Amino acid sequence: MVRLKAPPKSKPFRFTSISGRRRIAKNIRSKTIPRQCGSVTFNPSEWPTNRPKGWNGPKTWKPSLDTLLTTTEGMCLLCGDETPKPNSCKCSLEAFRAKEAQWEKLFELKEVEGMGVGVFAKKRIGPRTVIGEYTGVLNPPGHLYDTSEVGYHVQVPLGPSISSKPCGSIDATHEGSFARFVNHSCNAKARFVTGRVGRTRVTAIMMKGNRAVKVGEQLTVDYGPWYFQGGQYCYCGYWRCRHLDPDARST
Ligand SMILES: C[S@@+](CC[C@H](N)C(=O)[O-])C[C@H]1O[C@@H](n2cnc3c(N)ncnc32)[C@H](O)[C@@H]1O
Repeated sequence: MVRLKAPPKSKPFRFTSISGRRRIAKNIRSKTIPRQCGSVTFNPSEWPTNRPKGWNGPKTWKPSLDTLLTTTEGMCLLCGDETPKPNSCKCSLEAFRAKEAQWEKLFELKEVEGMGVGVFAKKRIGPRTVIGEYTGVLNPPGHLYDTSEVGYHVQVPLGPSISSKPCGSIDATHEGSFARFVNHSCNAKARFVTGRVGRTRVTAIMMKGNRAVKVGEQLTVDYGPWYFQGGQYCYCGYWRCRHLDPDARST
């Protein structure tokens, strides 16, 4: 018979305190202190001088957040507009981000045994709720990440088409929003989405259509099949966990 360890325990965590920041540094093992950032940032000097293969944006290649992330495709994460040519959607990114800046009304950060810091609901979060934008530094296609660091990067399509190659990646290792603390579960209730707000592409975490998170419950996403391939194990506690630590079960 297979018996699983008790699900990980959690204790309150204060994001803003100095000691809390030290604890984050310890948890992510990269010895860096993540900075809170409310938008995607960008260092043009890190980008290739030639257009990336498959680029479908402006002919004159001059990387800027505007040319890389302008799109009219996908669902608006503020008003829910999903029409293919959403000329009518006038939603503003500033309004979306101002709403998000209030995240602490709905969520809190707590330490979870074996996972570092996690995001917990203070109020019930219903199906299809947009949890928060995934922010950090936008890196070019093919950017090599240090595999000894914990993975905080999420792929994002570049150019006007949402299904286009190439993809860049948003890296939240050193700076990011609270969404960077959302842990993985093999039975996650939320997922990563690529949408837009007005005409700007936004990568975010959103509740799945039929699932809700109860007060006090941890919010999780599925990191995908490859995340735990590098020798890390998953401590989500789900009975059908796909990346179980062999030591976490006894016979
Ligand atoms: C995007 S970060 C999530 C926030 C992280 N817990 C922290 O404290 O900064 C991903 C890292 O969190 C930890 N993690 C997330 N989900 C986990 C899980 N189900 N089991 C074990 N570790 C997990 C791993 O160290 C992973 O590399």
